[in-house]
Amino acid sequence: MTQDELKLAVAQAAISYVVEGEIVGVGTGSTANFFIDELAKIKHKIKAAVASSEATAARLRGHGIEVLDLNDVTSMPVYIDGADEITASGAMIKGGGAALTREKIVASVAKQFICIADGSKLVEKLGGFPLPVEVIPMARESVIRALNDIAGDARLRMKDGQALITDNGNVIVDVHGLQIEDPQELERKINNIVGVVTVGLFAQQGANVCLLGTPDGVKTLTF
Ligand SMILES: O=C[C@H](O)[C@H](O)[C@H](O)COP(=O)(O)O
Repeated sequence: MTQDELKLAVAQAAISYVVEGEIVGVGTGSTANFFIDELAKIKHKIKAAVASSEATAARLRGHGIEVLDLNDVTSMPVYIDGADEITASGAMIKGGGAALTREKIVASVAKQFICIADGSKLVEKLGGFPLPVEVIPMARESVIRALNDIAGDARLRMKDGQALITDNGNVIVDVHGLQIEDPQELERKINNIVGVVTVGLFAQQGANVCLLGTPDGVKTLTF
């Protein structure tokens, strides 16, 4: 099975977690895109969606799904999104697509985080994937120095020869070469650096369920 087939399989499996007549939180990335396309097939059954990025909002609207401002939402049973890495206890690295801040915000309002990922994302220890950190632009260099002190090898994310700018107008610093022993502790430490908006560690609030795509079928991990 190709990676795309595994992503499609978990996206299809995630549809059973969508609650009829309710609002669904929708993540960002290639796996989330498969989910959006599946959600479109049952769009008459949901009230609306909340998007974790401009790209996701555009894809949802392209399918004729109403996208609500999070400020107008008081209840959201599920948030469904991919991950760059996930552990057997549900801690994740996210933000490979630079959407980590809105993802964490939308996820924090939802009752349940349903992670959809192909089997390659399951790791013993987080950190093989560079850890994204969203940073206020004027604090870029001071945050890079602080991250180098805490963890090491922090690099500004570039796109087309320029610093990548997020949907929130900030930059992303990726911390390379980590082997994260205590994800919750590192999340707290990085959150405490002045100028950091969000760290892409989802450990204090990890996933509740992970639908993992494997050649033997979709495995459901619950945390
Ligand atoms: O910012 C992007 C998100 O955290 C994505 O959910 C994550 O990067 C996984 O993306 P993909 O499904 O494309 O591997």
